[in-house]
Amino acid sequence: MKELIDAIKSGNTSALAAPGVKVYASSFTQVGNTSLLMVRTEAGKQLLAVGESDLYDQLQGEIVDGAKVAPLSHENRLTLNQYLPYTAPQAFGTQVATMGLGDRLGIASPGHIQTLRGKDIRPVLAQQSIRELALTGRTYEDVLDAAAFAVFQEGYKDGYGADGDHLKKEEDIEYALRLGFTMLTLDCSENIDNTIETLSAAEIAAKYAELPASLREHYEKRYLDAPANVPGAELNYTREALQKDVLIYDAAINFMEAIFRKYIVTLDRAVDFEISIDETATPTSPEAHYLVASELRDRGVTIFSMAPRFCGEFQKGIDYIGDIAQFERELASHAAIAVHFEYKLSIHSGSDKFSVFPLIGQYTNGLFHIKTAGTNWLEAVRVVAKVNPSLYRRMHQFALDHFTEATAYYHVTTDIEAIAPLAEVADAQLPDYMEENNARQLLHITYGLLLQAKNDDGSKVFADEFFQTMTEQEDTFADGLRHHIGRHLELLGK
Ligand SMILES: O=C(O)[C@@H](O)[C@H](O)[C@H](O)C(=O)CO
Repeated sequence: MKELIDAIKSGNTSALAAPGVKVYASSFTQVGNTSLLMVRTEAGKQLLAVGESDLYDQLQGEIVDGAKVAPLSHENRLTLNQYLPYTAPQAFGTQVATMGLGDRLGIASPGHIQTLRGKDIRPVLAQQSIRELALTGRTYEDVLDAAAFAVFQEGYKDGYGADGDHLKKEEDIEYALRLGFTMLTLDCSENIDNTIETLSAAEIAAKYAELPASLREHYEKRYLDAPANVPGAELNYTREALQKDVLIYDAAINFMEAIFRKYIVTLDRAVDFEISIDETATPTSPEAHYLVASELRDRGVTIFSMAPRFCGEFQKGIDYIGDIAQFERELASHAAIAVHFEYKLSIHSGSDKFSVFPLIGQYTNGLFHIKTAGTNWLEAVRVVAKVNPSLYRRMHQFALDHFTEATAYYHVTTDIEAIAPLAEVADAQLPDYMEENNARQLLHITYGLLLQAKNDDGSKVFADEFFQTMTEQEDTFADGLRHHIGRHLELLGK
């Protein structure tokens, strides 16, 4: 490290290097009298601070050869945020395309930044759902720390977001907002009454008739007496369809308004408020989307984005499943409704929906929010399959043994029997599993079980070897993300 420190002290910072030290040159910055740099030694990634200042004094670390070497700790991340504002998350609003890049491992953001840098889209790097935190054993502090240090490492100054994703409970909303998350994805799936879809028209009419007359009159006046007029959207409400949608969505709309009034309006900072009605059994018709959007506007609720449950299947980690012609017809209306009510359409799960990305880019005019997460985990699994076949085989077999348990968390239609038996696949062909939908979903939804698996003595079955492999293959992983997420962006027209 001494060579590095001496070079910085002498101002010779054009080619910073030192034996046994990986230097992240893009991180180099000056804060007053202090030069700051991210390096990696055998002890892992660290901040190197040279030259005394308030920042230097505030960083927690040890003095080495007259400089300070500081770990990537939560406290040191907060110090970076204080002195380097670009390392803190921001809200983006509705006038720029954004991409959720969920990183369940805390190591994917550098590759994401390298992929998006310079493009007409901004990254929401710190995006995790409570479900993902529970399955990985991480906290929102961990998620934000990892994203902020990645931004510092890459010297990325165009801004990034932090999304408390698929939040259903007020305590989780308070948790994310308290930490400074700049996007809130409100998951309304538990307030949507899917049972209505199972009722007959007569049962729906009878249930609807039990609603307060004032409520029925409100909806009938707004959606039957005054047909919707949204340029570009095909909207035709029948009495029966309206009755069904009121029964399905009325409670969810009240929930959206309540959370907006209690948590968003009261904030002294901008937060991108996303409404998620995608993780539900009921596909969101354009008419239902319009009803929810119109009610929100009528109640003064302003949103950043809306995630409808599109027709067909947007399953995790694989391409779109369904009638693309119908998807296009409805997408045109969904996109027109979003434009009409001045928010962005949000695409969940946006991972790997290659066959419909061009349509999404076209109908949203390139102004969308697309949310990915599992596909980034699968790119790490692909790296393991390439460089550590033994580890991959053990992970794959463990996933097969625990697949049923994982289906409690994610809706997939995986055909396990269609997956090529491990014994019949040579090491060199193991990465091909990441090209096959059933294997992709097998590894996708078992991520938590794999990362948290413990031996009888409490040691991790896979995690330590997995993260050591990923550390050694840091550049390979970033290359894989640039290729795979780059393909997403290219097809989206970015
Ligand atoms: O796995 C999760 O809980 C999230 O990544 C969720 O799937 C996310 O909202 C998404 O749709 C990413 O594609």
